Amino acid sequence: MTPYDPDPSAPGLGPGGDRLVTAAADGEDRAVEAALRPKDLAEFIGQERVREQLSLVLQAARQRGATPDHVLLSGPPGLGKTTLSMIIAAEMNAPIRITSGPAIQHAGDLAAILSSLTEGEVLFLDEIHRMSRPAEEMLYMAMEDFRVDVIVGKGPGATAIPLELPPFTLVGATTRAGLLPPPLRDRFGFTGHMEFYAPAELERVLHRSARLLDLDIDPAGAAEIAGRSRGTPRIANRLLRRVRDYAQVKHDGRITPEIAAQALDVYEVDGRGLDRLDRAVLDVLLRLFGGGPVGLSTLAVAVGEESETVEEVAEPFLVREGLLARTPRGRIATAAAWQHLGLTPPAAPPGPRPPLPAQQDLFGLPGGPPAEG
Ligand SMILES: Nc1ncnc2c1ncn2[C@@H]1O[C@H](COP(=O)(O)OP(=O)(O)OP(=O)(O)O)[C@@H](O)[C@H]1O
Repeated sequence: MTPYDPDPSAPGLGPGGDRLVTAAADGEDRAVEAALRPKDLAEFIGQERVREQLSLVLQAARQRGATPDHVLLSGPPGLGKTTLSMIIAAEMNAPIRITSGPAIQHAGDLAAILSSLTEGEVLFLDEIHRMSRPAEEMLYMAMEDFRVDVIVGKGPGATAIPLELPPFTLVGATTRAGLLPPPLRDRFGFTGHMEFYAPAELERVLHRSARLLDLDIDPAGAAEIAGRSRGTPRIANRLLRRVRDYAQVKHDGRITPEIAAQALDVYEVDGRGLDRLDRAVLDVLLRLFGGGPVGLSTLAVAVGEESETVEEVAEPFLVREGLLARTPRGRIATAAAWQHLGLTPPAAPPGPRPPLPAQQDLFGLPGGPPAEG
């Protein structure tokens, strides 16, 4: 048996989407989020720098009676990019159209959206880095000249019919600003980089959400949930809902720090926001491999998961928390990882450190391990 026995029915577990601590939105999130979104910049918590810069951009546009410059919002999921795009529209008293890069596979899809925009409308394009190339090229001209060329017909007989567009504001959101081609990036007049939230900011998010959901929460109860929310309002709001269920079923509904901790222990989200998969990766790395270095695929096999799941789902947060390091020789646990799991690192042997085993020794393959991320 592997030390980590994946059980998809366990609460809070499941590679990727159905984890309680994933920053991606699930169906329940979407249903509740509409009610929890701040409606204007003053209500939007944290992200001081982006808020101040954006406020200037919007205020100046209002004073000029013009449409604001195109805005690019970059940062990890669940930090409030969609919320901010709606706030931009609300602050400009303009309608908003919401779509996403993967939904625009053909230039024609984009032409249809662009040609139906009204003057001043905000077009929110989530995951803009995932748009198809032809659509992206059409967007360049639309952003710069408020014009698109609609191609009619095929082959040598095809003609481009220019179509004037009303001025609009594109708000692009991306988790991977580095993947945007420079010509696209350069066409945004303002780029806001969203950062993870500090615990005190998440506490404010939680108090606000508790008020809107009519929940009774202690300041220390909010602090307990904030500490486990991985710097992400979406996760904070989701954990709040699970703690609410527990407080309601097992107690009188009031959220104290003890009740929050008990509830999140049931859902296997620990004091630092690690869930079962995160802890399994660390546990295997420490107990089985003495803290590493160990190759990604060996680690993944020992955990009983796909390499991609370990690399893309568990590792980013472990690296961010300073619990795991990715090195050319493999994954290494840090001193903080030993401490977090309450384990003692093996004592270093006296004298110079013996050379670490070559990667292929760990795999028994002459070619060595698959490429490390
Ligand atoms: N600054 C904030 N203050 C209060 N609530 C916030 C804030 N930022 C985000 N939230 C809440 O977090 C949830 C997720 O926010 P949002 O959908 O805007 O994130 P996102 O960055 O667009 O995520 P994705 O990239 O997955 O689309 C919403 O319910 C929103 O109300």
